[in-house]
Amino acid sequence: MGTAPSPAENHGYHVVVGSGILSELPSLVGPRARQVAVIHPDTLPELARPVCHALRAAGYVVTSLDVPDGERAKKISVATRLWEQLGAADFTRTDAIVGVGGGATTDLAGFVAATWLRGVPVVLVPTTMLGMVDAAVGGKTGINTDAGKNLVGAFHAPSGVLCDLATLPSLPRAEYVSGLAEVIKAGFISDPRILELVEADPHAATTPDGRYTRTLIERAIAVKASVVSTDFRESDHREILNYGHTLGHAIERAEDYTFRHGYAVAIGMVFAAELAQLHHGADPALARRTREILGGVGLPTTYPAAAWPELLRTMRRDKKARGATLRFVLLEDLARPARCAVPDEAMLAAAYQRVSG
Ligand SMILES: NC(=O)c1ccc[n+]([C@@H]2O[C@H](COP(=O)([O-])OP(=O)(O)OC[C@H]3O[C@@H](n4cnc5c(N)ncnc54)[C@H](O)[C@@H]3O)[C@@H](O)[C@H]2O)c1
Ligand SMILES: O=C(O)C(=O)C[C@@H](O)[C@H](O)[C@H](O)COP(=O)(O)O
Ligand SMILES: [Zn+2]
Repeated sequence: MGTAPSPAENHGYHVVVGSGILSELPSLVGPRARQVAVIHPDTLPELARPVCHALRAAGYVVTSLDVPDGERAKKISVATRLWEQLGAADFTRTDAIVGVGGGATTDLAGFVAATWLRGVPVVLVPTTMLGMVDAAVGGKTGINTDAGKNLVGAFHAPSGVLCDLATLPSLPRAEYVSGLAEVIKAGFISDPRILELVEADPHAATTPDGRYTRTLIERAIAVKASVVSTDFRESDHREILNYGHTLGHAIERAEDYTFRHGYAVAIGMVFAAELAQLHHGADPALARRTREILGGVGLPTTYPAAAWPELLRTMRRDKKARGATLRFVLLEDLARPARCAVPDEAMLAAAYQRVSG
């Protein structure tokens, strides 16, 4: 793995990828800020400390704000507490938030940045595979509600994203693999070379010191950046990034947000591949390849049959639904995503049967 940072333009901000690159952080925060609030999970002080140190050394007044780990942070009660802390610190529009952690933490930090004073700058420092390749890039921020995943949020682009690959070795393997689901998603919707690199050595793909780790991360970021730069607010084309998420989010809600996002998206991609066959006769090889590549890196591909009625009810609140009609991202072929209305409940149930079977 190389050590030099490689900046890539994305919607007017830099996404810097490299190893041991924390010294780049102050330049992403910029000279306007006097105060910086570093939002991080209470379980990861060893990742937050060097971030705070680098910012203090650059002259910022730093407040370290810890939040519950993972998905438990994506709650209105946590956002409320952070708003109170920013108020107590007289945090102004020129001050900046830095979010350090996985996608759950960066989604929350981004949401608080989007809403405090109607928007303050935010720089994201993702420390999971999933955060680097997806969550920290693109400006979708949000929290969960009892009704569903990410149902409250805002579009708010970060001022910069710093992906320090040196943070990845401490990530538990299951979390690393969860991030691979979004990498593989990018492969199916846009960049089949990603699929070939994973298939070339599935085991190597599951470790941060794998031969193609950096390439996979950079290619997945490139897919995301390219889509987001044409449709930041998800008016149309951006929906393709939701491949596998319609069922995936419903599974996360059914599991009370204790099921890894990437695992749920993996099952959702199998469902989408089966639905594509039933809906417009997509090649069955697509579903086969989906199961094989996901299974090959250790991602789940099935979910219990009994869950269907509740999953269907939850999917009706998906952001892509329009009135009573569910809409899905389905592949016409590899790297040819289409956005499809599927009003036929029997077809949806038949596709799910193949997932639960
Ligand atoms: N905004 C977006 O565009 C977008 C895109 C994809 C996913 N997401 C969201 O991202 C979230 C999932 O993100 P995630 O998979 O990163 O999960 P996560 O944030 O819950 O992190 C997973 C676990 O890894 C731990 N962790 C993080 N970095 C670590 C490190 N370097 N070493 C050891 N442990 C570490 C965390 O503390 C946590 O326990 C979901 O809420 C999902 O909805 C958002
Ligand atoms: O950036 C996007 O757009 C995505 O859909 C990326 C997804 O991987 C991500 O999980 C996102 O948070 C889902 O957004 P939502 O709008 O369906 O809540
Ligand atoms: Zn996702």
